[in-house]
Amino acid sequence: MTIIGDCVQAIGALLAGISVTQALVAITIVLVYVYYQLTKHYGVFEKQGLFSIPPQFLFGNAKDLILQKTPMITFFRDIYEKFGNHGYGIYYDGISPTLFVKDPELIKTIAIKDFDHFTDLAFIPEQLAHLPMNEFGLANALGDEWRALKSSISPAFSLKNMKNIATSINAPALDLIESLKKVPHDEVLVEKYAGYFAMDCIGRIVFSMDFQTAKSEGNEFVRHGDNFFEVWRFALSSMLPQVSKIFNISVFNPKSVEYFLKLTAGVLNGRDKSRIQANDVLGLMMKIRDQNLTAEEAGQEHSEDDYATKKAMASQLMTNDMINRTLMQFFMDGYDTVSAVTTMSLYYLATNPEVQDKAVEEVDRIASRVGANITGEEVNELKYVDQVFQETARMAPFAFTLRRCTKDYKLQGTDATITKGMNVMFPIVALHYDPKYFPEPEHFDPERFSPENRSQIVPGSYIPFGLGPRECIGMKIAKMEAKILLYQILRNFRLEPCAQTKIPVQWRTDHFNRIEGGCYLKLVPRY
Ligand code: HEM
Repeated sequence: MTIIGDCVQAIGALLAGISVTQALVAITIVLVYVYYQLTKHYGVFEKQGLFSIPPQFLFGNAKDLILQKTPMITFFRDIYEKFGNHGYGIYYDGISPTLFVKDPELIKTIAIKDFDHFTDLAFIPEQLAHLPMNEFGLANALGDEWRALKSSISPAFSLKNMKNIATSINAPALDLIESLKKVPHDEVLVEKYAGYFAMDCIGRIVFSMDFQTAKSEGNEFVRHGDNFFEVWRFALSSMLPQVSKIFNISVFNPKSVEYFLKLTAGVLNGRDKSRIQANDVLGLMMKIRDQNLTAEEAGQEHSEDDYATKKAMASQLMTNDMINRTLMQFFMDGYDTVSAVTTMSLYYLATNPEVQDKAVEEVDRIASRVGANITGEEVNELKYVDQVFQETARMAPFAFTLRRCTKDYKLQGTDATITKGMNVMFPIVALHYDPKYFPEPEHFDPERFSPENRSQIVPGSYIPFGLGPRECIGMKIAKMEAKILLYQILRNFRLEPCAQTKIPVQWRTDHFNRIEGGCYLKLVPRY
């Protein structure tokens, strides 16, 4: 029974045929009960010796985030600061105590060594996870269901299976260049174009389709993609999941969800009818469903015979509904993220001309051999561009990742036990800006990721894609997309700040890692 459900029942029962005084007493009892429920977790872990920032009623420590007064990136950096030298402690996400982990060693322990206690991602609260409106593929799957699903679908995300992925990504990058050549170059809203590119990549990689987003300067796909995430939905569902449940408020914008589910179902249906076989993500998932994926494609070392049982199990999981919901993951997790990180890499290149010079040198060297036709092999040669990507992912990552404790966990060296159901937060962005791990953190410096310096990065302190078995499944795809886009843009344009470029960055308060007022740059044609 939820707190609000309890209250409604109690009020109904108490008010039936009683005097005013009795009603007032009843209402007081209910209010006290509500207050108790809303505050009962405050102070519990402090008694077990954990540090916390004193919470405010209802908001906990998250008031400025919930009221969208502070950008998410700044907000979590501030909280991290307030923890001082404490390697971990309690952050109150509304009324819920969340273990906030600063210590990279503990992050590794939780994400890898003791993963068994923290198997679930917690972006969607447990009580909302199985509502149809919130139920999607891998990221939202829980416990054993997640384990089975992960091993079944991983082959569909492997670059080895998507043999021509670089070509699939290069086509939208070239479309984008053609669009950019046509627009006035003095003030280009680059995030709009990065979004077109990210959407067209999904079309090619997942469905082998040309969504024509860049060619047509936007379409329904990007409109819905841009509307997926609304900070208030996230904040409400994590702060008061009961309210989200009662009022049927989904974590993601339901119109966008419905739109993309319809789209994926339609394409799957069409493929089934026409019996088309393709080497894209959808094609690989259909192979898993139909038990046609070979042991080698599934990354199995076993013989075909030994692999048969596993293949049958994977096929059982890979229903048409699961295929649709997993493909949704591309729109949900692979659109905004890629669009944001590529936008920000263009921003940092424009505002750091010496870095841009070095990246251009590398790009020109490769371009003198292959021109526009870059393949996977050349992408591997883009070492410095890769460093630019990594440094961008340091400075403009998703602010945090959230795990759920799935088995009580005794926190070593303390009297505290993290109880089943409690959330654990890794403040990704704050770690990335901690001068202890990244000296002069505001300085954009791809040299941090050079072969000589890379080994100095403290494991667990740089986690733009998360860590351990729950690490981002789309990481390699995202990197490939970003590097190919940078290659084509740098071949064709010199990036420069323009009058509307915000220096230094000012983050939006209603989004995760986007610039207030939009990211505008000047694109000077190179030829
Ligand atoms: C620059 C782009 C991206 C960034 C920064 C990013 C970041 C992340 C992060 C931080 C997590 C949580 C990992 C953890 O807690 O350990 C995650 C999980 C995930 N990401 Fe990404 N992501 C990106 C692109 C993509 C793409 C292109 C896809 C394609 C489908 C994708 C699909 C997923 C999925 C399915 C999960 C959940 C994995 C699981 O539950 O096992 N992401 N991502």
